[in-house]
Amino acid sequence: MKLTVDFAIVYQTLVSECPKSTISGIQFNKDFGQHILKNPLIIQSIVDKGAIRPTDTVLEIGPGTGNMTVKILEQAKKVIACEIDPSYFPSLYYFRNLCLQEVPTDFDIKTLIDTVLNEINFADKRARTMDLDDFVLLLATFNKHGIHFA
Ligand SMILES: C[S@@+](CC[C@H](N)C(=O)[O-])C[C@H]1O[C@@H](n2cnc3c(N)ncnc32)[C@H](O)[C@@H]1O
Repeated sequence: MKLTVDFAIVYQTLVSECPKSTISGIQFNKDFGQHILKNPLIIQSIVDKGAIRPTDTVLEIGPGTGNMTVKILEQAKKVIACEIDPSYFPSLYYFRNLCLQEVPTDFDIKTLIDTVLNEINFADKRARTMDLDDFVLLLATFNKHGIHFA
């Protein structure tokens, strides 16, 4: 079963906060371990070692300017890249055409699941089986809170 969390109710688009003029002059922040791979052959060899399949969704931590992200995208179905430093967002958006979404710093999956279970009074229930009505109610409540199962 696949679980996806929909940030639609809590994220905001960052595009308006990413003027194109801020692309140039990025300073490397050593606190975030920043350096950028420039040699395309090295980038390609790293990506190839991942043996990515066309059906894969890849989680990339720290895309920086997105130079590796676009290479991963050539092989994967989808890339979800998490970048902590906003100074890279303009590059990711304007140069790489990537869609930006903000994950709220206070996002907490455990609290969200507790909220769902408490809302329908399932928090204290323990069962090996569940009747169809309860199952549909549970799924619908997860969906309402932006958590989807497929
Ligand atoms: C060494 S750079 C690699 C950049 C790019 N992937 C490349 O190969 O050229 C590390 C990247 O990870 C980001 N980073 C560091 N800590 C992070 C964190 N906790 N979450 C997300 N990104 C992070 C940095 O801002 C930086 O963009």
